[in-house]
Amino acid sequence: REAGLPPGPPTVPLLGNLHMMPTEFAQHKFTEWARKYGGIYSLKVGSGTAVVLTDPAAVKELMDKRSGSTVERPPSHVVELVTGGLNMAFAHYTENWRTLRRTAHAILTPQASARHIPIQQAEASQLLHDILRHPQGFYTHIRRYSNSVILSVLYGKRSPRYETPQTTAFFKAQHEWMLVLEPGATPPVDMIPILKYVPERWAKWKRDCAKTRKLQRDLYFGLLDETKERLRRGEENGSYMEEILARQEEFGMDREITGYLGGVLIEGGSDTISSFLQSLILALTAYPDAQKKAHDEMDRVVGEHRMPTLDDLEEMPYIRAMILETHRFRPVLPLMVPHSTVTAEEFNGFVIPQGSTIFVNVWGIFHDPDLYDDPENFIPDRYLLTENGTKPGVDDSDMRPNLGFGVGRRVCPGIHVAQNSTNINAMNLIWAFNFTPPTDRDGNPMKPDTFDYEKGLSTAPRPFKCSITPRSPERAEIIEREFLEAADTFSKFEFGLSPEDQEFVANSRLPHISR
Ligand code: HEM
Repeated sequence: REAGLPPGPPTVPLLGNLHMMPTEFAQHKFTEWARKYGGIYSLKVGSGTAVVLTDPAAVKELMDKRSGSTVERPPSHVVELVTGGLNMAFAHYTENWRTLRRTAHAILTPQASARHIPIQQAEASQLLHDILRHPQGFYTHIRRYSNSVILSVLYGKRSPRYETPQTTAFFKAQHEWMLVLEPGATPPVDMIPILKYVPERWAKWKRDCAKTRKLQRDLYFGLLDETKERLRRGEENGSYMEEILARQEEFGMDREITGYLGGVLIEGGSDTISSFLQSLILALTAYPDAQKKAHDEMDRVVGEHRMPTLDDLEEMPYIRAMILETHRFRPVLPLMVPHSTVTAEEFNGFVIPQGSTIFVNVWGIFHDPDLYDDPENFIPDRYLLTENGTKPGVDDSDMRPNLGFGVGRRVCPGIHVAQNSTNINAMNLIWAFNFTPPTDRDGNPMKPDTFDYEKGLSTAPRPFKCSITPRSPERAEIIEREFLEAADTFSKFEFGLSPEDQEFVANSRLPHISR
């Protein structure tokens, strides 16, 4: 380890810390090291350097205030091969990234996100309806919901079923994408560049990248062309891509970059929202006392004769706290997306070389016992005591409640769409259902394992067992009615449905048909 670098685990010649780098759930190892080496420490990966930040002051200074220097992403040949440098989330700090980012900001404003609330609410009513009819399928219903919402707001085209072709195509492409991005899935091309020149017939990983690229392009450009075709027919429905197409010249977007902007927004908006909702249900199931408090608040403010609306949230401090606590307890991206430095930086007497990879260990910050009381447990009440949920008396001036949405110039551009969706559904689910764990042979509740998560950059609970029942017959009636009343909103987003989708839509709109 070079002089001046932040401290870190002992290195061995040539490899540095490579031999001890975790290949899954890195946030846990990174947090263990943070408790030992401090809120800023370094890892040597061959001749390269990675810096892990688990200190809110370091995050604020280096990532927010000096974001001009920490805006980069680390090099990745795989990302280049699959996306040609046009996937905003992984793209280098280039003119293309700036164009993508500027356009995303111009369209994903709070005002524009508010215009999409009706379709989000309609989709949320289908989510309740799907869970009411097939509670054991809640895990997949949530995935359909979040994918359909993002397709609707982006391309004006919804997916009534999990098996709707564009949703199936997305999950297939995304699965392949996550596989090639997985550390260890491809040879270390970024460290040993000569490997880039191995011919494709001897390099399965290159064929995998080519396959992923094709799956993504077929979907993203297919959806784009359908939107164009719809516009040509004069069938606008206010989607984001319509706006981009109309303002393409002003934004400096050609066809290629427009296709990839749509793609990254589907990727960014699909499994993140579903991960949040699945974690919320997991926490409600595992923490019945918290669930009871949320139910009580809901009953006080909304009662059982109507469904909640976004305006009700203002009156619900406990449920707002519960939403923040879910982000803290199980952050969707526990290490965010790695950043990298454009220039060398100095901080607290340490040197961070140019080109270092930077991990913001949001998991470690959110589970720091110096900042939070009993951080391993789900306790929404902490956010009633202080704005950041930190222990009373702790200096939290470097924290912010939405830290889980990223830092500096890379902060999540979809935050408004995301928050509308998480807020609507958190309220709906709490209003509608009781969530109870399965019981053992003696009838004792078996608390679900709140650590059983999928590995990867973005995580979600692995499918878990939970019994979901309507809180009252009247609520079940209202869910049925709201879903039927959403048909008008849905119809504006139902284009080119397959025969199976048409049949599903027709059947699901007949009151009580399959009950
Ligand atoms: C609960 C929901 C969500 C969470 C927790 C979340 C969180 C994040 C985080 C942590 C990052 C990385 C920031 C960084 O590198 O500093 C990110 C980036 C990103 N998110 Fe989200 N996100 C969510 C929903 C969405 C939605 C709905 C969209 C699209 C409409 C979206 C689009 C993106 C994009 C395109 C990026 C890459 C930005 C860039 O690198 O310039 N996200 N998000």
